[in-house]
Amino acid sequence: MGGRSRLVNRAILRTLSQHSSSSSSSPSTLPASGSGANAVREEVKSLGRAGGAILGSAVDESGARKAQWGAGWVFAAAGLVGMSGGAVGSLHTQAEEEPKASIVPEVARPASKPRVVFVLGGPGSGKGTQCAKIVDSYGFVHLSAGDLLRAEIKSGSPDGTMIQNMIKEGKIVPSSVTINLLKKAMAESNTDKFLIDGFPRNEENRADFEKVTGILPEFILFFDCPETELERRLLGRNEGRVDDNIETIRKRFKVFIESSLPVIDHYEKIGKARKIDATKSREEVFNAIDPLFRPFLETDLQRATEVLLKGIDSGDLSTYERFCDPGMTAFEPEASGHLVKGLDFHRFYFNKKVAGGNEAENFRQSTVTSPVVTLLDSNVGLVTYTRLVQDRSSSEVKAYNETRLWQRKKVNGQFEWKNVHFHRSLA
Ligand SMILES: Nc1ncnc2c1ncn2[C@@H]1O[C@H](COP(=O)(O)OP(=O)(O)O)[C@@H](O)[C@H]1O
Ligand SMILES: O=c1ccn([C@@H]2O[C@H](COP(=O)(O)OP(=O)(O)O)[C@@H](O)[C@H]2O)c(=O)[nH]1
Repeated sequence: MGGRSRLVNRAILRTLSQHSSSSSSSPSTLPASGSGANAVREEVKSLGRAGGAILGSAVDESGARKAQWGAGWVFAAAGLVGMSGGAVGSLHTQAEEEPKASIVPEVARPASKPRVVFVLGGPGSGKGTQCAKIVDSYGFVHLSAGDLLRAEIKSGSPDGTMIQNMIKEGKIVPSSVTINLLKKAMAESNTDKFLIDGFPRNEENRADFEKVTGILPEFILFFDCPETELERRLLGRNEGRVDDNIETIRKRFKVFIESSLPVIDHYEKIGKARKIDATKSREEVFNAIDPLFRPFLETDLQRATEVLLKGIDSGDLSTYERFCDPGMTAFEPEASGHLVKGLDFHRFYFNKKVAGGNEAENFRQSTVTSPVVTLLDSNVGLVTYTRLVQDRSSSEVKAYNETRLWQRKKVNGQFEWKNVHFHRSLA
C-alpha cells in the first residue's frame, strides 16, 4: 500500500514540477523530480489545503484552473481495472529518485468511496438554501439530517415520538438514529457526491459517523451568521416547523454554541473548514461557495476519461457511446487528415474487433502519461495526455498525443460529461 502511494506521489510531484517550471511546456517532456522537489512538495500540500478535493489542482499564470492527474495510469482490456476502480498498483512509472513526502493524492481513491461535504452553521444560516443551489450546479445529492429525521417521524417509526420530542426541545437526536438514516439514504442513492446538511451537530455525531462509515469529509462549509440575523430568518421561515418559535430557537442557539461549534473547531484545526460569511445575499453566498466545488468536476472529468479509454481498450462500444456525444468531431490518424463527425467512423473499429473474436489477440492496454485536466468553465473541460498503446497482436508500442474536449450536459436530470471533440496524433 505504502509502495503504491509512493509511486503516485512521485508522479504527482513530477507533474507539478513540470507545471510549476513552465506553464507552457509540452506535457510529454517531464523533468525528473529532484532539486525543486521540496518546493513542489510544499505546493502539493498547500494545494491540498486550499482545494479540498483534488490535490493536483492548480491555477496557472493565465488564471486558468488546471487539475493534474497524479500519474500515468494503465488499464488493459483483459481485466485490469483502471484508476477509477482503485488499481493504483498498476501505475506505470519511470525509475527515479524516491521522494520522502507521504502525500496520498485523493485522485487515487476508488471511485466508489463517497465524497462528502458537511454543511454546518447555526439554525437559519442558509444551509438548505445553498445546498439546493449546489445540487443544481454540481450534481450532488443533498441529505439534510433534519429532513431525514422529520421524515422518520412522519413514517410512523418506533423512534418517531422520541425524535419529535428532541426536535421540539432543540436537542440532538442520538447519533445511532441519525447515522442509520444517513447511511440508508446514501446507499439508496446512485451517486458518490453528498452534501450532508446540519450534521454532525456534536462531537459524538462526528466521531461515530467516521467510525461507522469510514468517511472523512472532503471539507466542511461553515455558514457564519450572527444570532440576530438567524432569529430574524427563522421567525420568517414560515415552513410550519414545530421548532421555529422563539422559545425553541433560543434553545437551538445554545445547543449550537455548546455542541456544534466544537465540531467546526475540530475541522478548522485539521484544515478542512471553509468559513463563509452567511450574512450576505443568497447570490453572494453562492459566489463564495462556487469555486470550492470546481475540483469535484475536475475529478469527475478525469474519471469519465479513464472509463472512456478503458472502454476503447476493451472494445466496449456501449461505454464508448455513453461517453461520446452523437455529434462528436475528431481528427485522428485513421481519418487521414480529415475531420470526421458522428460515431459511425469509430464504431467500425469496435465492430471489427468483435468480428476478430480472439481475446488474446485483441488484448490491448493503454498507459496514460502526463495527463492534464483544464476546466474552462463548469460545463466545459479539456483533457490532454500522451497514451501508450500496447497490443498483443504487434510488438510495436504506439504513442499518441490526445486532446479531448468535454461538455457537461443534463441527461434525464443527471449531469453527464460527453466527449464532443478529440484530436489524436502519433507522438
Ligand atoms: N442569504 C440569505 N439572506 C436572507 N435570507 C436567507 C438567506 N439564505 C436563506 N435565507 C432564508 O432564511 C431562512 C432560513 O434558511 P434555510 O436555508 O432554511 O436555513 P438552514 O437550512 O440553515 O436552517 C429561509 O426562509 C431562507 O429563505
Ligand atoms: O443531525 C441532526 C440534525 C438535526 N437534528 C434535530 O433536528 C432539528 C432541526 O435541524 P435542521 O438541521 O433541520 O434545522 P436547523 O436547526 O439547522 O434550522 C435540530 O434542532 C435537532 O433537534 C438532530 O438531532 N441531529
